[in-house]
Amino acid sequence: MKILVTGGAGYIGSHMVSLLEKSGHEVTVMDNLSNGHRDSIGETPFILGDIGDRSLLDQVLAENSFDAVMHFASFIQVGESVTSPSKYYNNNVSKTLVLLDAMVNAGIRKFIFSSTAAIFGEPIYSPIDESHPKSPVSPYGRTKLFVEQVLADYRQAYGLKSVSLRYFNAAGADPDGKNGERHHPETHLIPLILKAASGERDSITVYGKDYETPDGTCIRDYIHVVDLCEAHLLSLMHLSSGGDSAAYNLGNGQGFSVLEVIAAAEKVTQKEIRVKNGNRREGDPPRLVADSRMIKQELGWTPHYPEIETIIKHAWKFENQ
Ligand SMILES: NC(=O)c1ccc[n+]([C@@H]2O[C@H](COP(=O)([O-])OP(=O)(O)OC[C@H]3O[C@@H](n4cnc5c(N)ncnc54)[C@H](O)[C@@H]3O)[C@@H](O)[C@H]2O)c1
Ligand SMILES: O=c1ccn([C@@H]2O[C@H](COP(=O)(O)OP(=O)(O)O[C@H]3O[C@H](CO)[C@H](O)[C@H](O)[C@H]3O)[C@@H](O)[C@H]2O)c(=O)[nH]1
Repeated sequence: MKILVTGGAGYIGSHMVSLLEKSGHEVTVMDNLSNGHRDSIGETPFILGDIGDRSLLDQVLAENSFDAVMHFASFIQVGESVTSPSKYYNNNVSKTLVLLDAMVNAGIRKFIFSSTAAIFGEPIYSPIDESHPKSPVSPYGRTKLFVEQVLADYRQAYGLKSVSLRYFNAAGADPDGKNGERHHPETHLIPLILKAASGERDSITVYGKDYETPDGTCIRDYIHVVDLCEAHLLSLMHLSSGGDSAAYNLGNGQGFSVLEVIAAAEKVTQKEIRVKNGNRREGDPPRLVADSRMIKQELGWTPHYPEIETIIKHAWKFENQ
């Protein structure tokens, strides 16, 4: 199939490009490089452009007969979305609408969307399944929930079918160490811990040790980036074989506290990691763990790298490139 990957120069998008190409698909990336890296996608056809640019989109969609769009392009920092909501509503909502309208206009009816655990807000129960109430507590989470709702309306009115994948904590790297996570600034726990292990940073700060969890630190469900990409591939197959719109939670169903992740990283790297205690970060729920049984049952998704040590090992390999 011919796939347009928006945000394909970013962390998850670039791993997706590589998996799509390995699986025999033809890929074009559109990215404005606001956060991505041109060198993470090698020779893949690349369009430097913004998904909010309707005339560019019309031209690109007219020149290529894409079968589907995978949409990774967005801003991703929960904290920043609280202080700069306009930036998030513009980029993640308004520009996604431009993309969807251009697709409808061009007759493309398959869409795979990067959603997030942040659409659920403070969990009422754990693990979180698809029917858990959706009550985001950040503008970032609201942008993603809004797009999911738009997708339901576009399915109804225009026949545009979509799969929304609600990632919990994406982590890890290409097992061969050639590609990995390069956010600037980096805010995610595992790459920050590994930078403390390598000496690039002096220490890791734990954001809060007074949560109602066994060791007082936040619990998250870390999912390997390649397993996330596999779920996208299965979603693509689902839509191309006539499947209807769907939304799935994606995680390993196992939670690790911040201190447990640091301990696992010390084991993997064989380095002592300096830990500082910091205040809670605003908007961090104490525990986010996914119930991913639905995507396993319906699409046959099976994670290849569920262990936290493997996830950290692959990220460490990339860190040492
Ligand atoms: N990283 C995570 O743990 C996580 C968790 C849940 C959901 N997600 C979602 O997954 C997707 C990818 O996340 P990531 O970690 O790879 O982020 P990333 O920042 O590495 O990648 C996003 C890419 O989109 C591009 N981009 C942003 N706005 C654009 C625009 N208007 N036009 C064109 N390109 C644009 C950026 O340049 C970047 O290359 C995002 O939609 C994010 O919300 C990520
Ligand atoms: O220096 C740090 C960085 C993070 N943490 C803690 O580590 C955990 C994981 O934090 P990340 O920033 O790595 O990930 P988040 O859980 O905050 O965010 C992820 O999940 C969100 C959904 O809840 C969004 O989708 C977001 O894009 C995605 O990165 C949190 O408890 C956080 O407080 C620290 O203690 N110190």
